[in-house]
Amino acid sequence: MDYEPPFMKTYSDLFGESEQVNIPLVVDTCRNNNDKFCEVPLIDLGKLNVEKGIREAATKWGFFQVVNHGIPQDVLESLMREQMIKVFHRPFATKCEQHFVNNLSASSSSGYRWGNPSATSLLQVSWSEAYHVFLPDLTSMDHDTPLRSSLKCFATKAGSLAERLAEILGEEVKMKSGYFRENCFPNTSFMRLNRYPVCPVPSKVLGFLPHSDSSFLTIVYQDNVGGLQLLKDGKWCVIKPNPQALLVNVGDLFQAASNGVYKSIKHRVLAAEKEERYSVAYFYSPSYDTMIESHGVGDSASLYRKFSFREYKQQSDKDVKELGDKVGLSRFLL
Ligand SMILES: O=C(O)CCC(=O)C(=O)O
Ligand SMILES: [Fe+2]
Repeated sequence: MDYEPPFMKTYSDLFGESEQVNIPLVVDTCRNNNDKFCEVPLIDLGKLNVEKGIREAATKWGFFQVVNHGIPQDVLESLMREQMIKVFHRPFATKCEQHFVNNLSASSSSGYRWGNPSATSLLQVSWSEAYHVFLPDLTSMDHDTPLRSSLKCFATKAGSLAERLAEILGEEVKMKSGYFRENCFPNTSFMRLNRYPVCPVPSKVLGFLPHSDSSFLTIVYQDNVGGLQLLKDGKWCVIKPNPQALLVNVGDLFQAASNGVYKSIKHRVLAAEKEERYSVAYFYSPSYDTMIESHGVGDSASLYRKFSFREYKQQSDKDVKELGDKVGLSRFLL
């Protein structure tokens, strides 16, 4: 298939080495085992008095699912379909040449990635490809295509949902009312379209390496294939796909702004075993100048020093480049 990135060819040397090395990935666990699914809290946003449940989930889990979330099911389904056909099932050469569905300037922060260009061991390989979309770039896409309209609709509705949830969470940790409305705008957030091609060696590599998100909140829609895992009490557990629900997770900025009350949890994705997998993530983020402050409440001192989102991004990008991984919030501890 001419749309497949050359994973096998590129990483074959690393497979050679792996025969001698026992790879310490726990990819064997939980793939099809119902008992190992974790019960991520499910919140019905159509009901009254949901605030307590949302705050508890963000505190104990860092992850929750929402139904009656306001994004029509046909928008989600059409986005998944368009993403497959119009974005990822284009020839590999076209995907590499064009930053997005029509050529974007090189200065744009949107872009295409597959695998990990610098991987020197199987532990560093992500068996996936992704488009990172900086939302202002949507306006330069071809007009009136179903893909553009599903992306725009998803982005707009995910933005309002994120703002609503963020205000509920922010109030509890004494953030200024209106903070999110004043700092997070439709053109400061990101989206990522992810595709996980079927992997011939799914127990040896991951689909997406363990990471936390740098956003305030992330909203994810995943198809029915499954494989997203979160780290809970030191163990990786699978989040069972629910086609009616959106997943919400706390990102690093909210962990800092809540002084560690809400948790930005590490998550990863198993490589796809039998069927390719798709997901779309919306990263609710502020403008680069926004200051993130962590206030201790009562006896507890502030955990993190004050920093701007620009500083956080620059530090993370630098660490990814130099160390292969984002160090994240621990750099900003007091
Ligand atoms: O594919 C998924 O379900 C999650 C992807 C993810 O964690 C991300 O894009 O940051
Ligand atoms: Fe993520």
